[in-house]
Amino acid sequence: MSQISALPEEYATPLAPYLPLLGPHELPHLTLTYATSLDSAISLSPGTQTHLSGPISKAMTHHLRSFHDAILVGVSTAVADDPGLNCRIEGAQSQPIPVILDPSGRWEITESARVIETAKVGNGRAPLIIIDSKYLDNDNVVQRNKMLQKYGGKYIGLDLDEKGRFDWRSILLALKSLGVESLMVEGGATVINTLLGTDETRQLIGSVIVTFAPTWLGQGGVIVSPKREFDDEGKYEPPRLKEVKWIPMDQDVVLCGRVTRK
Ligand SMILES: NC(=O)C1=CN([C@@H]2O[C@H](COP(=O)(O)OP(=O)(O)OC[C@H]3O[C@@H](n4cnc5c(N)ncnc54)[C@H](O)[C@@H]3O)[C@@H](O)[C@H]2O)C=CC1
Ligand SMILES: Nc1nc(O)c(N)c(N[C@@H]2O[C@H](COP(=O)(O)O)[C@@H](O)[C@H]2O)n1
Repeated sequence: MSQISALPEEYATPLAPYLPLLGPHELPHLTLTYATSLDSAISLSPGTQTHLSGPISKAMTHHLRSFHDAILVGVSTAVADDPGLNCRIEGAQSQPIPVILDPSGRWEITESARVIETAKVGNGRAPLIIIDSKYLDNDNVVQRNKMLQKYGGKYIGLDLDEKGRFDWRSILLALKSLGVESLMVEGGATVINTLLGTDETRQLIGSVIVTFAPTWLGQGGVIVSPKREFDDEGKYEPPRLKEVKWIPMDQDVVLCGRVTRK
């Protein structure tokens, strides 16, 4: 995996107010960050990885990774991208822990997964994989857990809520109990849409940092667009960012903001 140059000061300075504040806090600081096309697509189709960020906004993502204790993605991203989820800036002082939401143990992670390869050579950390507690005793999961533990990773069991999902607060509390004070949520769309889907979950977001790439991916792409949450009177109040800043990064533009509270 090639190294990435440090983010130049002219871009790092305006980004600084959106970085996690030093804790401890009740819950880890959650940064929601991803790269999107102009038609709100984060990849061309489910199961494919699409490079949207240019060199500077990519360096920005790695700069963010260097300020977070952990990076979270959904299992479909792990399967589609086989991501490294490490910080590849030369001389990085610390590495974030990859966290994967994999309720049914779908990811058949092996020693040759990129997250494990990076952990083996000390350029990254082995993942924490969050699974429905009922699968913790499954033979395949037990075997994979042994392999993960060799490199410092493991499966964590959590119970699903009535919608068949992990509750975001429980995810944050579980990570906090393992010493995680800051979490970057990178995607994919299902993860982002559920996090943005209700006022309650939006309250958990400390900052939003989105890279806009100057392209349209067209119909059939994987789209960020949360479900509307209607109030008791059937009204929908679209969530909006405050403290907004747009930072041009070569051909891309990076939007920073915080979610407004009702
Ligand atoms: N451009 C960008 O910045 C990024 C693009 N991607 C792209 O996104 C695509 C994948 O996105 P999606 O298909 O939407 O999948 P996803 O990566 O969001 O994973 C979805 C799966 O994660 C699990 N999951 C998500 N939220 C959960 C919750 N709260 N509780 C329990 N389980 C949960 C479920 O098993 C769900 O089916 C890939 O093509 C990937 O390349 C992914 C990350 C960033
Ligand atoms: N910031 C950003 N820009 C893009 O163009 C992307 N495709 C992504 N994808 C996310 O980054 C992960 C890949 O990480 P590694 O380079 O393998 O460490 C991928 O899984 C998505 O979470 N992000």
